[in-house]
Amino acid sequence: MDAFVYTAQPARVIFGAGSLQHLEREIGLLGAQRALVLCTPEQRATAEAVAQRLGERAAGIFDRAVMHVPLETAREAREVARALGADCAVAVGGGSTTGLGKAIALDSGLPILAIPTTYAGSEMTPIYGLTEGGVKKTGRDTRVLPRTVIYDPKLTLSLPVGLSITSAMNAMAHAAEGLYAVDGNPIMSLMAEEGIRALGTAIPALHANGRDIEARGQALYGAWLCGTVLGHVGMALHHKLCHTLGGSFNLPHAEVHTVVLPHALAYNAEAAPQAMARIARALGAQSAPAAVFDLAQRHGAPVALRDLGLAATDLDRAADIACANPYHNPRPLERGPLRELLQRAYEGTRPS
Ligand SMILES: NC(=O)C1=CN([C@@H]2O[C@H](COP(=O)(O)OP(=O)(O)OC[C@H]3O[C@@H](n4cnc5c(N)ncnc54)[C@H](O)[C@@H]3O)[C@@H](O)[C@H]2O)C=CC1
Ligand SMILES: O=C(O)/C=C\C(=O)CC(=O)O
Repeated sequence: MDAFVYTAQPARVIFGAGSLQHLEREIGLLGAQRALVLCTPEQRATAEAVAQRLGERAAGIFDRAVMHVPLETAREAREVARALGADCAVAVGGGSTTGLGKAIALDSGLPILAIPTTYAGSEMTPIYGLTEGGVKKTGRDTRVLPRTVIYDPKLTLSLPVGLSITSAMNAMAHAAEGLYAVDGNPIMSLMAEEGIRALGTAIPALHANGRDIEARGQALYGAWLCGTVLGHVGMALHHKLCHTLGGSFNLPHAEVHTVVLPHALAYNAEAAPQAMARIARALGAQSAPAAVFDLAQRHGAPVALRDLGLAATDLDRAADIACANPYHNPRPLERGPLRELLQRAYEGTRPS
């Protein structure tokens, strides 16, 4: 076995249908008295239910979380937390809401309790993102890692089926790239393979019935494992391409991950055969790129960048941006093959 370094990221996890009932106890265990509840405008009702459960421990609700954490929103939320005398933040929602909590913690050190309602996995990572003047920057800082995470599948029953599937593919992408990470290790690879297996089981079941609580539990379990992988090891070509497409062309986060993943895997397939074998095994298939493509297409998820609003004329610029700053990838980054990858993703061609 190759030598490796593994630094575990601390997180307390409370998992299970109905586990939201433990919220007040968990706030107490954090040593906090007054929690600011964070949410998107769309999830205000969920945040109100959370605040009600907290009773006197609820300092207030800040309901303006949006995708990619604009700096102005982060500043506003920090000011509200300070003015209300909050000594912790409860982020109930997807990656956008968790991201807002992280922006508050980065500045103030306020502990975060995350209650994820999508499968993005941000609650398990020390990665934060902030957008200023239309440019998103990401960084790593252990201060932003949520201290406690409550995974309650009941809170995901309302997640629309389409978003459930693309969000699950977003999670799967973390695990897939974790399997060929430059700083990967056997523990993360175990989690990655099991995460992909759980999501591969959950996606067809959720497509059949979004109110299947067992499938919701499998999906959230997979999201936890895959988010943990993202938090522990470095990502590569796939995440770089998605950040380029999301950030520079304003394409929707989970959908972009869904479309790009099979093509990024096909690009890396020959350079990372063991990773491909584990992804394929987790999905009960022969070929990892084709299995990932089929999983998306069979369950109604988008498979072509053109259907997400990208113009054919944007492909050259996307290839240039993706090559601009070198980063680790199992196969060297070459503009020609990358441009071809983007063309296939644009058209939605099944990887052979
Ligand atoms: N820092 C990190 O480690 C990570 C950060 N992210 C970031 O997270 C953001 C994307 O997060 P996502 O979770 O994909 O989307 P999101 O948090 O923006 O949620 C998408 C929409 O779904 C709604 N929603 C969420 N859960 C729901 C539920 N259970 N029922 C009904 N509606 C629900 C939200 O209110 C929102 O309108 C991006 O900015 C991305 O960069 C994503 C993954 C990891
Ligand atoms: O961009 C961020 O906020 C940080 C990481 C991610 O979004 C990971 C991903 O691409 O899903």
